[in-house]
Amino acid sequence: MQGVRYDPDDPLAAALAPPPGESAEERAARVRREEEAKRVNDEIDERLREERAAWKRRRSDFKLLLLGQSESGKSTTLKNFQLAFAPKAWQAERASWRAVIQLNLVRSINSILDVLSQEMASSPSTTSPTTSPFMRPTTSQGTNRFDPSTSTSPTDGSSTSSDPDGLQFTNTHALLKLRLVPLRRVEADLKQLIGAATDEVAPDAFGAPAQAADDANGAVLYDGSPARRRPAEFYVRSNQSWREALRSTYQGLGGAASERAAAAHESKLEDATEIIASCAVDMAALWADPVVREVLRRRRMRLELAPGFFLDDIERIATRGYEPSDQDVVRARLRTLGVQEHKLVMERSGVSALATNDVSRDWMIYDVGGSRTSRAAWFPYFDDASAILFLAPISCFDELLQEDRRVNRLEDSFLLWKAIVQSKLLANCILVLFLNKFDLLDKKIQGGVPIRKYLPSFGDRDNNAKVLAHYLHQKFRDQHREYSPQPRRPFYGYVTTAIDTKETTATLAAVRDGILRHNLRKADFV
Ligand SMILES: Nc1nc2c(ncn2[C@@H]2O[C@H](COP(=O)(O)OP(=O)(O)OP(=O)(O)O)[C@@H](O)[C@H]2O)c(=O)[nH]1
Ligand SMILES: [Mg+2]
Repeated sequence: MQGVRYDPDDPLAAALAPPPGESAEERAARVRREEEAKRVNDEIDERLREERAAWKRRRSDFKLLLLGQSESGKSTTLKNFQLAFAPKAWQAERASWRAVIQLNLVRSINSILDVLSQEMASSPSTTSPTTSPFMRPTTSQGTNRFDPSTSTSPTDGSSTSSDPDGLQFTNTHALLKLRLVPLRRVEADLKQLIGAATDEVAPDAFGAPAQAADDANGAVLYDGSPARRRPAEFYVRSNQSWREALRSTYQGLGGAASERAAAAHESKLEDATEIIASCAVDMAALWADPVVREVLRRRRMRLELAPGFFLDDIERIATRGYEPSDQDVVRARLRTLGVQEHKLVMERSGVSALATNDVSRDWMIYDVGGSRTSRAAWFPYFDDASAILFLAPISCFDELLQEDRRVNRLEDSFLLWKAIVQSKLLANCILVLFLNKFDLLDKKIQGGVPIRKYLPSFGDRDNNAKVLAHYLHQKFRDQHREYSPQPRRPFYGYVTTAIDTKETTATLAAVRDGILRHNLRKADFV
């Protein structure tokens, strides 16, 4: 601003002052940047104002908030709601998940290639021409299946058995790396296609993990050391737009105005599908390769426990005519950013006999981003919520938060739950708790992870997933009893596996009926 005097002793003024000795062009560029930043800011403010106004307008609707830490299964539960109660709408949406599933798969492969390259670069090359048996086309079923019992051995007994510490890379690995290079572009294209209708947000926006820390047993997907840190995830900002964009491409619903854009989209999607299909055999070979498995084991990259894991399904997914199944869609991973509003219009088969009016038939469901930095965005939605479905992933009792490597994930869930049950704003909300990811918990404990080591209060109880689930259920329920401002508030707790759609449908029907029954009782009192 011209004419404004800056007091050099005032630190705020000094921070805001233009850089000394700024040229006319530099000044013009700075002003342009500032104007652009202001425009973006105003847009965000406007969007927040609109979101809040929409929330207020919906005062009379039934509003369900899905809460819980990141990767707890909120979006997966939302998909289950759609699948259970709005199956036609779900069918229409299913195809649009294909690109997300392809992206999940390609990202897993590219992250394997990254670590493979690093290892190969730092290892004295052993270019034995012996080709791996896994280079044969993997057309027969099951050749790329992961058998944990074989993954700990560097090879399947051939060249490296005499050298247990060394990794024997061969021409096969170099060749695989080379042949899979096109997947880099596919990843970029798919990201752009999925993100095209929205904004891609740099992972840094969520704050890099604060400190390296060791999870002690490697049960965490990747440990905390910078070299092994989990690759950044792909985020798209909010709402349906990406799905709408992809769906109209798949279904040719682009309309005249966007026909050309839709055609360009379609051809990019087809290119991506084509390249993925042509890389199927090499992807399967990479995933089945014993040396690669050993690299992953040493780096504690347990991809099979990570969200969006499709490496065991390459044969089925990496094809030209691939269409996602319901299972695929609930297993797909796309991180939520901000608060997403979904109107669930229960279709005939999904309507409960207890639903007496439109309000009980149409639910507004709010799916939120669960990472720590996203949580401030939850609060404006609290004052008018009808019910909260809180997800606590119990399989992560031995893991650390991605966004703060000093905090145990189960402890984070406990603290979050406590804050929610204590909240006066939520005193009249029905609380539903899902102790989720039971399947992963069972797998982990069967693999020998000692519960007591991470949860000393578990004591001498059996090292068993069911016992732990029961124990945690009691702990969460006790917190509700102890801290709830409304002692008689209903509380429903379930142990769930949200990727098991059949079981989850039954649970959600019970949840819905419990909520409706409670609402009917409340109406009787009035
Ligand atoms: N094995 C297993 N995977 C699950 C379960 N529930 C969810 N997942 C997977 O875990 C991943 C994360 O689930 P999301 O529903 O995206 O998690 P979220 O709570 O929405 O996470 P944010 O959007 O980051 O807040 C997805 O790939 C799901 O398929 C479960 O019970 N078992
Ligand atoms: Mg989500």
